[in-house]
Amino acid sequence: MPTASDRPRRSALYLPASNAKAIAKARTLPCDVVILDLEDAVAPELKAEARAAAVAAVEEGGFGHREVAIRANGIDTEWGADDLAAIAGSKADAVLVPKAGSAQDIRRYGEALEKAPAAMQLWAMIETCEAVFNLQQIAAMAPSSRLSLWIMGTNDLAKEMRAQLTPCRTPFLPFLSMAVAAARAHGVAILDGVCNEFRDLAVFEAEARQGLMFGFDGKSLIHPAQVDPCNAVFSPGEADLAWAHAVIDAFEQPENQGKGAIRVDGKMTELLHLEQAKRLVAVTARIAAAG
Ligand SMILES: CC(C)(COP(=O)(O)OP(=O)(O)OC[C@H]1O[C@@H](n2cnc3c(N)ncnc32)[C@H](O)[C@@H]1OP(=O)(O)O)[C@@H](O)C(=O)NCCC(=O)NCCSC(=O)C[C@H](O)C(=O)O
Ligand SMILES: [Mg+2]
Repeated sequence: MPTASDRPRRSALYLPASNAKAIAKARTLPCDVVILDLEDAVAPELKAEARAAAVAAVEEGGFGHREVAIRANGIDTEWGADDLAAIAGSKADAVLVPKAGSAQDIRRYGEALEKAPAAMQLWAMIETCEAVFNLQQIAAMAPSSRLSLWIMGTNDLAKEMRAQLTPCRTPFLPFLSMAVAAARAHGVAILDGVCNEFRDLAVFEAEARQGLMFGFDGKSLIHPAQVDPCNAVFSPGEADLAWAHAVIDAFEQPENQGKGAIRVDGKMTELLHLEQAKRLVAVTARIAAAG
């Protein structure tokens, strides 16, 4: 069984926890993560009902290999404290908190989850201008808290910045890149934001490929149609695996023992590439094991 930190998270599907049909459907979809949303996808008058439905859904189970997170309303909203108390007492794998802006926010969420099971992870949305300037301090909370994963919230970032969320995502590229670097520096997993164009899978796939290029572990999704293309983009392909095996085989050859740099398929290949190759093979095995 993979540990929390090395589980495949290619595809993380949000759904409003107030939507019973969507919850039932999520149990049948090949996504790696299900996020039962209590925040922006749920109207104020349905918040209490959605909270109860999310807790009941994780109690009932049926999500198989999928990790299940519940996204709470912000701690300072009128629903935040009740959401966090309910999630802390639930069987969710993780609580996802919106609009985390600082290390202090992570501390406050950690205190609110004090009574939660030790295995419950804290996942945070990176989706405010404040967070962009505090990436390093937020990620640095990981070793001393439950924090283990970030999800980019490009809709909220666009709103705060008054930027346009177009398919090329030009205004956000510096932050996406910095967020990946900050997450990697502190061992935090990181997922890309959602693509709102759920009917246009060509736009979706291009955005997912951009996220892969930036180094994200996977992407957050809003519609079942996005799951298969997302898994395909974030799974190592045949050419990647062929390269990985060629590198591993080459370093195992007697003439390459003790060497730090060799030639594989006409390219300089170093021990760091061997590490990348081994990781790729391991990721593929974990995806296969997750079923
Ligand atoms: C986006 C939607 C509102 C579209 O809904 P609709 O037009 O009704 O979709 P379909 O008719 O195509 O649905 C077909 C069937 O699939 C089920 N379905 C739809 N969406 C989901 C889902 N997310 N998970 C599971 N199942 C889903 C429908 O029930 C239909 O089933 P059936 O009738 O049996 O065939 C809708 O897709 C939706 O609500 N999506 C999720 C929205 C959401 O959760 N938003 C919040 C998270 S995104 C966010 O906040 C990002 C971040 O914070 C930021 O700032 O960027
Ligand atoms: Mg948001």
